Amino acid sequence: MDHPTVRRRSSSALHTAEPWPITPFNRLFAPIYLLAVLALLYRHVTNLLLLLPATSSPSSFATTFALLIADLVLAFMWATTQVFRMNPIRRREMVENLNDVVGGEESELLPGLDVFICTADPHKEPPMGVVNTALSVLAYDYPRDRLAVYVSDDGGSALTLFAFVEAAKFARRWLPFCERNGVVERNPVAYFELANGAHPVSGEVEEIKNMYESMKHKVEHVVETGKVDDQYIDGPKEQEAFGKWTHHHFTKQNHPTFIQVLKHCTNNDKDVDGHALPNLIYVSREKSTNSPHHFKAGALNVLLRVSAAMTNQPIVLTLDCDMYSNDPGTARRAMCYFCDPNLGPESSAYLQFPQKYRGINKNDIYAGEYQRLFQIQAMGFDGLRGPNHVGTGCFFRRRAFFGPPSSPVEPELVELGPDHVVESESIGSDSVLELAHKVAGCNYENQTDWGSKIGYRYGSLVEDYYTGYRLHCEGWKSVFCCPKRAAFMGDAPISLVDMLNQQKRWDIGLLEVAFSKFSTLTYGVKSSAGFLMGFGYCQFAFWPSWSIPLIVYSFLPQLALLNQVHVFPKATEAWFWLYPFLFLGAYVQDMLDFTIVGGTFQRWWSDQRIWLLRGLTCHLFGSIEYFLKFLGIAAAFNVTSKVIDEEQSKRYDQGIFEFGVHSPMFVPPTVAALISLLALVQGLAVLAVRGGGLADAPLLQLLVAGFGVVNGWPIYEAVALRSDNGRMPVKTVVVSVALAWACYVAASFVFK
Ligand SMILES: O=c1ccn([C@@H]2O[C@H](COP(=O)(O)OP(=O)(O)O[C@H]3O[C@H](CO)[C@@H](O)[C@H](O)[C@H]3O)[C@@H](O)[C@H]2O)c(=O)[nH]1
Ligand SMILES: [Mn+2]
Repeated sequence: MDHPTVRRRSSSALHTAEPWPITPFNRLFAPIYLLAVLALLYRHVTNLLLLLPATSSPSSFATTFALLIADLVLAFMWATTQVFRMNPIRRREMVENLNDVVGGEESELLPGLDVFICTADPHKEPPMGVVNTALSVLAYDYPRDRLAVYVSDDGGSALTLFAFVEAAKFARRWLPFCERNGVVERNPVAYFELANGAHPVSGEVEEIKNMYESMKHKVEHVVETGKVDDQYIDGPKEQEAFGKWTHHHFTKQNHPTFIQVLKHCTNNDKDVDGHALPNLIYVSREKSTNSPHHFKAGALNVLLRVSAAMTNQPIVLTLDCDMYSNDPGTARRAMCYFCDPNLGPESSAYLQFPQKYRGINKNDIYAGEYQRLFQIQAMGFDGLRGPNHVGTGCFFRRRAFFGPPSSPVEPELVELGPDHVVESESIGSDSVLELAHKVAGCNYENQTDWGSKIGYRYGSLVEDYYTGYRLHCEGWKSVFCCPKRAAFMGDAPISLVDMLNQQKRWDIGLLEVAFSKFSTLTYGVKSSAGFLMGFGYCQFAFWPSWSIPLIVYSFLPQLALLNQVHVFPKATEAWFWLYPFLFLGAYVQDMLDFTIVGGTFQRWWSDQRIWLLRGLTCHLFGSIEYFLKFLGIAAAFNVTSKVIDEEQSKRYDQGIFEFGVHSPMFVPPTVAALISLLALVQGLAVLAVRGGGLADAPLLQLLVAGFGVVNGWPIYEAVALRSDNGRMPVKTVVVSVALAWACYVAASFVFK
């Protein structure tokens, strides 16, 4: 087992790493807690053995068995969590020292950067949002001749292309404007929001804002009407481009490759001040209903190849269409690692920034911040071999996509290799365009290593997690970079069902990894990533398994309580104390983790509530769907909507849960909430009538039911106390009441 070492200060002055102050406490607490876990499991096993004789009732055997399984899963998840607590670190970059290492601002030593932005559907991902993301990175503080932005449009939509044609024109003004005025918000919308409030609006700001508004108006009009009007088409070049959509039978699922060089740095594409602009290239890969396209992983692999043909820069930044740059200095910050002469290339295959979101409500009711995933666990992994990849806001060494650090895998065409040098003048040349079209074809990958040994890896709906994991298994390391000012900002779903569907997709993807031949449990722990990393990766791969203990604890103690059956030790028994210790130990430690990285108590509370909710919703449904998929019923990548509904958004800002339309996923938590309430009320009533004090009462069961009720509060409100459009739909309520009743009746037979 490789033991993590505490690195206090890296050898170079470009960055430092500090250990986490509470680590000694966490390391001490782990063995103590482990003893308690073992004691609990011991108790279950001995109880089970006592129940084996044929005379005992099958229901108590089943109850003990269910509790054993639930606690085994909890124990496994707890153990994987310890990986993240062993050696978390926090890094800091000294960007001001970068010039000393690589030379001045426009230094030849700064490596080139290819940025990839993915979009898939102009109706779920408004083109203006994609454009703003692109503008925010085009305007990076980085040598423009070493910056190229590639947009992958899996929607194959003229509407998105139109938005980019307009954006390319706007960029000629926007880039010099930002530079001249030292603008930090280089996403125009973010900038105008700030400019409106803060400073008196100058004439120049007014002017650029009008330009922006007119672009926005045109683009939104085009999106609304669904076609690019002739009045908007400017010149024969555009005519030809948009003509493609009418001439070929162009549909989202079936169309030829379409690549458009919108800005070409070394060509005559200059900004209004006469300076060259970065390259901007629109790519819509070939699609055919007859060949798999591997969703986002496929799109990114196409971009890896198309960009190899055109610019082939050594560093690649991947962004989702909604993740805009919030800090123009980020590219240079990233170079503090990539340009560090003391850090071998294998130590920084990729540099992951956390996902941060704007517009999250005060208490983050849907736990959309993912503090644990994007922050706590990332820092935990960072002290081992580096954070997992989360899909967006990540700088890669292009080389990392081409095999292990010590044994590169050559692509089928030399031109696609990470070391191949391309002439920047030739981007738009016939030969380059021909190659780019060829490698974007939908059958190009047949009989190649793409998706298996090269590029983003196929086989999981969470291509990000899977690819980062495979790179670690190959022996690469990664770096977590978490500056004070968020480097990127994106949109989090503000409707409950969107959020649950998003996570259901993740659940399916994670199970695809868990049960593949590269499973974290069998392959990961033995790979070059090392045991600790492999085991830590299990926490994600088996994420859906939280649903097992959460379902058991949401129903079993409550249903038993309704039948006056005790399933936990009484307050007079010594075993009783194990439960509060295990519960509080885990909860308090979790709360500490959460608040130390800057979360508030209320946000932590929401986070644990959503954790409970996930167990009864997406984890459950995701697992079912995964097994259906296993049987041959395909699961697709359903893109999360980034469109915002006014009324919904208002409720979200007030911290009110959004149910609104019936979803089967709302049923189990509603049933659980009803049963907990019933159990608590009945349990307290029995206690009051019988008297006799707490010593003999099913105290733990009452506490579990009470905990369910406290956490179920938003559900009771949505069922009974609200009248707005986001309340629980009548259909869901009726189905849930019927099911709760059925559970009650069934339990009274079982516990007889
Ligand atoms: O066939 C597809 C499907 C999706 N996308 C793009 O993939 C990105 C992520 O899709 P989204 O619907 O926003 O998914 P999220 O669940 O919000 O994204 C998280 O989870 C994904 C894996 O499921 C990762 O790819 C993302 O980076 C990560 O932010 C978006 O830019 C899409 O345009 C494609 O390019 N092609
Ligand atoms: Mn997203």
